Amino acid sequence: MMGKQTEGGFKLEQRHGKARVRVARVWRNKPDGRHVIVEWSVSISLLSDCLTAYTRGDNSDIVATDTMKNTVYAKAKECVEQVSVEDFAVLLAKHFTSLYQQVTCAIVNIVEKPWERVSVDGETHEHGFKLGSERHTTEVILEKSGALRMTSGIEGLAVLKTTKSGFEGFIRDKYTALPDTRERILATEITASWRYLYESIFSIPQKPLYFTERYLNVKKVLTDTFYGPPKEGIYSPSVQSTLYDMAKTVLKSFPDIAAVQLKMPNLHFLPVNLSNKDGTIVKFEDDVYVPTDEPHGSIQATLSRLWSKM
Ligand SMILES: O=c1[nH]c(=O)c2[nH]c(=O)[nH]c2[nH]1
Repeated sequence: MMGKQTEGGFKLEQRHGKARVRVARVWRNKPDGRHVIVEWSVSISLLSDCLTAYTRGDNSDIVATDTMKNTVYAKAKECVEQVSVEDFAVLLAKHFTSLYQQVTCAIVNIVEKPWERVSVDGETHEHGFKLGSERHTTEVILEKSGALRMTSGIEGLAVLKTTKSGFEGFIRDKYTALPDTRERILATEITASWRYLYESIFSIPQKPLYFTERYLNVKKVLTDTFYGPPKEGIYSPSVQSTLYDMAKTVLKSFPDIAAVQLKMPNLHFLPVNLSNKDGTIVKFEDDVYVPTDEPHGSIQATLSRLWSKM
């Protein structure tokens, strides 16, 4: 998305902003004495009427990217109560689109670092945290009119199952070497993003931490569907089929999600078979694998409700 302006027979598309502003916010005001910390990497892009900055070196319509950075810290300070990463992105976008006459649209992307509360001897710690793995992301695009596009997501969610996965019946030609199988390891690193139905700043749920809870629930639906029930699991005939089940379950479970995109690289675990001229050294019996991440299958799809646009 770019701001468009024309001059002298040319069309200029431009945006400017500050990328990767890192900020951490601690809340120490919880009644149970427990501290909360979030660590965010915030990227801001503004679409604004500042054509003369490009054409004449006149910066009088420019919001300095340094000011954008400072605004992140100032707004974090103003959040006296804990906020979700989505609410923080909305609050920043609102600030930029309402304060500056020149700014027509704000795009805010945030990645949250997964600091997780630790447990010591089975008891959750009041102020001790360790770094987890998958990251919560959000993108908020807010126009001056209040028109909104809000997306949340997960990055780096690595999952694996040791059985109940196969791949067979695919096209065979003279270059095909892969045998059909009903027994393999299925491993992937999920990148997910889902777009919320809220299309105006005025229709966002006001319940505190609503989007944090949604994030946790979507993550649970994705992983539960990938694994299947704890004892019997669920058979996966392909990454494509499992991806579709995961996306469909998200849309069926959460009415305020309009569309979901999943990227699921197929991180192959290759059977080990070794032999020399005297015979077999290692014969694969669903036990020893070479884990790989290059090359990997690359499978992605977006599933939307029919009446939605993503
Ligand atoms: O689940 C899979 N989908 C594919 O499209 C594919 N292609 C392949 O070689 N192995 C697999 N596995």
